[in-house]
Amino acid sequence: MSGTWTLPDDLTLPKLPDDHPGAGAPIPSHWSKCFGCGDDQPAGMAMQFTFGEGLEITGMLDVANRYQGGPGFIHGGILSTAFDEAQGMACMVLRRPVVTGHLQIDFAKPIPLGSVLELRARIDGTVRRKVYTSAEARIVEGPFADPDVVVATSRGLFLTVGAQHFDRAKDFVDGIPRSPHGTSSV
Ligand SMILES: CCCCCCCCCC(=O)SCCNC(=O)CCNC(=O)[C@H](O)C(C)(C)COP(=O)(O)OP(=O)(O)OC[C@H]1O[C@@H](n2cnc3c(N)ncnc32)[C@H](O)[C@@H]1OP(=O)(O)O
Repeated sequence: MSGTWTLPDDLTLPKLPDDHPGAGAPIPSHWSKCFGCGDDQPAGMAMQFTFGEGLEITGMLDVANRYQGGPGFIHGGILSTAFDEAQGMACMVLRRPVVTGHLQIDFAKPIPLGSVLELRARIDGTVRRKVYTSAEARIVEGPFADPDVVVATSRGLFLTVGAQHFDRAKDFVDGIPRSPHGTSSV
C-alpha cells in the first residue's frame, strides 16, 4: 500500500552548485554527532553517502543486529531514520540547513538483520522554503539481496531554516559543532 502524496504544480528544480563534486564523490557528514551520519557518534548508524547523477544521492546502511524490531528484522523506526537522513542529505545541494517537516514511509518488504541497504534519495522540487523529496531502499547485500526489488519508499517535506532554528538549542548541544548550527557541510 502506498501513502497519499501530491506534489504541488509550482515546483522548481534547484540547479546544482557550480562546484558540485560530481557523481560518486563522498558527501561528508553534516554534523559529526548526528545519529544518522555522524562519524563521532558510537551509538549511531554511521550511514555513508555519495552524490549521484543530478539531484540524486545514495546512502548505505549496514543493518546491524542492534536495529532489530521484530525477531530477525529491522525496526521500522530505524528504517524511517535512514530515510530521514538520506532525504535530508539530498538537500545538501541547496547549501542551506534543512529540517524535516513531514515524512511518510511505505514499508513494502521485511528487511532482515545483516542486510546492506542502499537508499537513493533526491529533491523532486522546491516551493519557497519547502523542499519535496523522495527515496527508495533496496537490499544490495546479505539475506534477501536483490537490487531489482524496492523494499521501502519514502516521501518527505523538508524546510530550509535559518541559524536561529539551532540557536535555541545551543545550551544543550552534545559536542562541538564545526559551524554555528551544526550543519558543517552546508
Ligand atoms: C542540508 C543538511 C542535511 C541535514 C540532514 C538532516 C537529516 C535529519 C533531519 C531531521 O531529522 S530534523 C529533526 C526533525 N524535524 C524537526 O525537529 C522540525 C520541527 N518542526 C519545526 O521546527 C517547524 O515545524 C518547521 C521548521 C518544520 C516549520 O516551521 P516554520 O515556522 O518554519 O514553517 P511555516 O509555518 O512558516 O511554514 C512554511 C511553509 O511550510 C509548510 N509547512 C510547515 N510545516 C509543515 C508540515 N509539517 N507539513 C506540511 N507543510 C508544512 C507551511 O504550510 C508553509 O507553506 P507555504 O509556504 O505554502 O505557506
